[in-house]
Amino acid sequence: MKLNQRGLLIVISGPSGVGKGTVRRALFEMKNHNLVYSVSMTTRQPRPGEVDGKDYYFVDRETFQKNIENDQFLEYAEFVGNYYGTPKDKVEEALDNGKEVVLEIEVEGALQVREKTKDAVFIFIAPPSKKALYERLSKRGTEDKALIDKRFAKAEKEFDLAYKYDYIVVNDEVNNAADRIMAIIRAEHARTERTINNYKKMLEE
Ligand SMILES: Nc1ncnc2c1ncn2[C@@H]1O[C@H](COP(=O)(O)OP(=O)(O)OP(=O)(O)O)[C@@H](O)[C@H]1O
Ligand SMILES: Nc1nc2c(ncn2[C@@H]2O[C@H](COP(=O)(O)O)[C@@H](O)[C@H]2O)c(=O)[nH]1
Repeated sequence: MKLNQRGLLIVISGPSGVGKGTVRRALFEMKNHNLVYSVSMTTRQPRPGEVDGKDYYFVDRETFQKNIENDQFLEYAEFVGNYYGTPKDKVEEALDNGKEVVLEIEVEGALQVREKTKDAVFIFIAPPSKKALYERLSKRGTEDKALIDKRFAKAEKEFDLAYKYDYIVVNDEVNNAADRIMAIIRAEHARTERTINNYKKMLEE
């Protein structure tokens, strides 16, 4: 009997503006990793500099709706007026190829994945304070005040769900947060490998 070592699914989430994207980019710049980023689909308009197929697949609502009807998403959610979803096929393919797949998604979607998937690690990125979160959202300069306030109000509810995650990492400093996440990924990987090796050994006895 051959046991394939499937890759690990890593779900990084947390409130808007906490620095998920910034920390994820720092993570991917590290050496010797086996990570693949899952590009989401969204109905949001691209921000200046965002590239279709790299940052998101930018689609209209009708296309997104068709993807829902065709069961194309691992999870999806509405977030402050737009839809966001994780295309299922690409994630499955990468996991089957032994890759460690990173989803960077909001809390409602993360909890949908939690319901569906056994072998995944859930990391909640938290800000050092609520004040810092508001400042980061404002300083990014990608939303007007009304939208910043909506995202911040949503964050208040998301904090209440942080206990459902396996780990909470405070993004005080980007490289520190990325280091902590890499340590979690390596530890989880080693744990999974041990479990499979123990099982193989048991089969041989
Ligand atoms: N540790 C940090 N200290 C100070 N500023 C930070 C830190 N991490 C990220 N930032 C800044 O905070 C802003 C928000 O970061 P980023 O866009 O990565 O957040 P996000 O969680 O991905 O947001 P969203 O969920 O809305 O996409 C950016 O301007 C970024 O440069
Ligand atoms: N449930 C999902 N949430 C997603 C996905 N891709 C991104 N996101 C999250 O949405 C908010 C807003 O994103 P922004 O780019 O408009 O700032 C943020 O928390 C993202 O992490 C997804 O596929 N599913």
